[in-house]
Amino acid sequence: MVQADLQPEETEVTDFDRAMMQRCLQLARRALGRTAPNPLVGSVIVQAGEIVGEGFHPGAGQPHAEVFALRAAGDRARGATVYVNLEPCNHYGRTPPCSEALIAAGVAKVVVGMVDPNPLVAGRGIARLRSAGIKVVVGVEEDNCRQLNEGFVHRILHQRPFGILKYAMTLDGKIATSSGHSAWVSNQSARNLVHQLRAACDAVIVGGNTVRNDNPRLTSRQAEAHNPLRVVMSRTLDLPTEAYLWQTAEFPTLVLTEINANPQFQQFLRQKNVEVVELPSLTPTQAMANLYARGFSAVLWECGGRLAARAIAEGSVQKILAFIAPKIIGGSGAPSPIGDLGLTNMNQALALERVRWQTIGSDCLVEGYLPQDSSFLVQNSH
Ligand SMILES: Nc1nc(O)c(N)c(N[C@@H]2O[C@H](COP(=O)(O)O)[C@@H](O)[C@H]2O)n1
Ligand SMILES: [Zn+2]
Repeated sequence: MVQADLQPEETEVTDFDRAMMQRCLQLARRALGRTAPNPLVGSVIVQAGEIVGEGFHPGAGQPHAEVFALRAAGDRARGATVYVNLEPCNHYGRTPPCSEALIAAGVAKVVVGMVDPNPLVAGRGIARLRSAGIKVVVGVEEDNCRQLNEGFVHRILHQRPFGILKYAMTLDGKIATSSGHSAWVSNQSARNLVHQLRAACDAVIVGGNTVRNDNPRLTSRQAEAHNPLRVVMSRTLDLPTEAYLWQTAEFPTLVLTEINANPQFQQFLRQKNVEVVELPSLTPTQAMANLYARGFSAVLWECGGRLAARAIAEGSVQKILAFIAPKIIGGSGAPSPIGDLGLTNMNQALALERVRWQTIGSDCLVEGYLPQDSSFLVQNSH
């Protein structure tokens, strides 16, 4: 790929362009949680200032967003401008290249949100369109485009799913009382947001303690919304037989454990249609490798502090969402959201990047990304 091909052409990006790219993102979100390992993509076709076709990618194996938009536009695509939040592909994957479909349709201009990091594409789609005389503008609403597909981008670049750690804590940093009672730290609006977050993820992971203490459902609670694969990591399989997770077989559940752990309980789970996988060693890294092999891009960690600390230490968490409720529990026995990371010096504290916060009712939601280089933590975690 010649770098010059990715340089923006001299052109002014208008408010209309940005609005059309926002529309692409809105269309793309219709398939939230359903496209992995593929990205979320929407496309809009505009002729003489009027939208003549729209489309989104519904899931892997199905046509890409651009193809649906071209189908909707028909002949009106000739001479039109196509908006798409991800560079059009230029390869034969499960579907043929969109670059050729756009060229064949005779479009005049393509406005792209971001370059596709997939090494099979990586600028080749843009170069192919330009070589056919189509004007290409790259990078409109780029930050929003990147955020929508941060799971896909991480999966492609790191061969691991993108890990999001979510927790709700009190103002004094507790996730439950000393007796383990946690219902509820955060308010209803915050919990609704968590349900939406689950709908956007491919899997949600908890540990055995969360199953024992909270008896969670881990579903997205909205009609028509996607539900993530519910994953329990438990070394001992010392889990309650009456847990909701095994009583709601319509939502798939995977239990990850170690070889030969509690064969009786394994049999019970399999009778309940719960998938059980025995791993040689049950670590966040191994869990994420298993989920990567299933084609997953975005994984939500909703676990307790000990597992959260291990997941962070092993690089299985990239983003943190902390709901902070204006409540106080007090005491040293109440658990906190992240266990021991082995840090002894304040200089070692993990400083989140790209931090944002908002209020959700009376709670505060702080979001940020962990620094990429956390390799010293891996040594500390053993
Ligand atoms: N621009 C664009 N629009 C879409 O709707 C897409 N799904 C993609 N995906 C890119 O192509 C790869 C998948 O190809 P197949 O679905 O297997 O043919 C995916 O990895 C992205 O790079 N791009
Ligand atoms: Zn394509």
